[in-house]
Amino acid sequence: MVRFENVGLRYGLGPEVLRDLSFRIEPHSFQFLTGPSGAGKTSLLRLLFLSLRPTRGLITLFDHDVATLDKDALAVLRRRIGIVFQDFRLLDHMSTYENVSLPLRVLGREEESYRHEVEELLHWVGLGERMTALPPVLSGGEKQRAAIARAVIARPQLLLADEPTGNVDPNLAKRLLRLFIELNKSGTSVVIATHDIGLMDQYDARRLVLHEGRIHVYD
Ligand SMILES: Nc1ncnc2c1ncn2[C@@H]1O[C@H](COP(=O)(O)OP(=O)(O)OP(=O)(O)O)[C@@H](O)[C@H]1O
Repeated sequence: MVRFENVGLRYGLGPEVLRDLSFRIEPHSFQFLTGPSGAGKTSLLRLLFLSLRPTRGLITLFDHDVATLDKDALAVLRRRIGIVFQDFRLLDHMSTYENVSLPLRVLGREEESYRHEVEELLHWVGLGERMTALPPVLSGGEKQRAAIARAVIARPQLLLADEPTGNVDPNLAKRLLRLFIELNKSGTSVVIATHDIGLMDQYDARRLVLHEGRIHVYD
């Protein structure tokens, strides 16, 4: 599904922040991406989401060499990916319900076919009472759960999440982890970037560990 071969990344004229990354993400797989602050987790997720291009090496995503794709082709591939950004990136003028429905609307689905699904998911993540609220009035944890619901609603082939439990209490973190595990069981490959050792200890999964720009894989 994803293949990195000798991938390197630098910002501008700075040092390489990611070096010689070679690894694969298989279909239906689950992995945590971890490493100290500044190790490059967000940068690696941005490479996976095609919002950054590597400065060297080869990235293959869904059987396409990403270097050969134009902007439109990248946008089409991105629809197969769900992402939870560290800063949420909800649309402030749309309600929680509308934000979460957006990926389904982009896919051309009619509201009557998805309304129940969206409401059910919002209840599951504890936002049943906040469906009509606009993001600026949500708490950090509520925004995070809305961002997670938006990322998973269309059952993407690849789910990327950057510190998805950073703003919630341990019980809620457990519940959100269960959501990612269920999604994985229904076929999605999941990559969760986290510092949270307590979270990783709850699920026996592959770990991709970034250290000084290099990746170490623990299957
Ligand atoms: N837009 C940018 N321009 C220049 N340098 C950047 C940029 N984004 C990140 N970096 C640098 O790249 C390195 C990796 O940053 P990144 O945010 O990917 O790490 P991280 O592991 O996600 O960190 P954290 O856990 O603190 O979120 C850091 O040294 C950071 O300063």
